[in-house]
Amino acid sequence: MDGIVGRVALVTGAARGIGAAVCEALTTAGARVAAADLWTTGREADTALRPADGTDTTPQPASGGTASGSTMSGGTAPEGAASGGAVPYTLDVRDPAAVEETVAAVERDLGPVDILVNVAGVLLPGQVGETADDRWRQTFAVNADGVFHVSRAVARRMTPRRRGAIVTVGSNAASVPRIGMAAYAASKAAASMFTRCLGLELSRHGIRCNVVSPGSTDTSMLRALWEGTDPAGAREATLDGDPAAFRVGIPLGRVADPRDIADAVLFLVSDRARHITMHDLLVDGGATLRA
Ligand SMILES: NC(=O)C1=CN([C@@H]2O[C@H](COP(=O)(O)OP(=O)(O)OC[C@H]3O[C@@H](n4cnc5c(N)ncnc54)[C@H](O)[C@@H]3O)[C@@H](O)[C@H]2O)C=CC1
Ligand SMILES: O=C(O)c1cccc(O)c1O
Repeated sequence: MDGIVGRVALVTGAARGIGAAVCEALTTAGARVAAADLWTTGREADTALRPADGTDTTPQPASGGTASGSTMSGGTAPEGAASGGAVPYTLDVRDPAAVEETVAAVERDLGPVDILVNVAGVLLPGQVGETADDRWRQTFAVNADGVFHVSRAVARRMTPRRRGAIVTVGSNAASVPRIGMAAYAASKAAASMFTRCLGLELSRHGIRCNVVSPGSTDTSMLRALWEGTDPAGAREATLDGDPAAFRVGIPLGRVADPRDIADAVLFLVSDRARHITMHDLLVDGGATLRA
């Protein structure tokens, strides 16, 4: 695909779900992909990132054993540890120094990053009255600060090269109030506006920045929400207690597959979208616009 073949793409949150689908789509389209995720940083011990039931959902390398070659200092993991031929990098987007090191390592290993896709995100549901400070902070640390850290590190390098495209995966929750998702929705609104402002700053350098805002997408994040593993009743809040009613809320009649989101990302980072910047594209089966 134009603007993708032979280019280096950095994808965060790449281990599973939407991020893994984005890696797959980019690799298939001919990009060389750096797949950044927590993998096994040891940060999985951070209880703030665990679901409230204590289940550890931190992804492990899909194959190729441990990601021990991949460190916070930006080394790469063993070949084949990420799916689709992508090269895995262990990265916690909350850590600005680690982000700098990893972006430098990716450029050293693979070449100049021309495509950045910010996918890493967490959903720590709960109504406002029950939201502890730490859950608010962790939500923003990943969903807002993380997007800032990685975009800044990449944008600084793209700017003198006058070439590149950035897409941030937001959420349709950023534009429609949701019970039990205030911190998450606010963090996604922040990430979206940040990305669009960056797009304005970088437009004179020929660099485009857009947002893809999915609705319900079949990943472990959504399943955790539906399984009601949080104490705050997010399942009921989200689904109104009736999964059928929830589907009625999606005019196209189904929850998205991660590939539905990846295709929109692929378009926006390709040259097909050469005159599109600062856009926030809903990919939610019409859910947000049904009213
Ligand atoms: N699944 C859904 O219905 C929707 C998801 N989204 C967004 O799409 C993105 C991907 O979500 P899913 O694939 O559904 O979730 P997921 O939970 O399956 O995947 C998220 C990935 O981000 C990684 N991650 C989390 N914290 C990180 C950190 N500090 N540093 C690096 N990586 C980190 C996780 O390890 C995981 O691999 C998220 O930003 C999410 O908010 C948006 C709308 C709907
Ligand atoms: O719309 C949703 O169901 C949803 C679920 C989890 C995370 C999100 O961002 C969502 O938009």
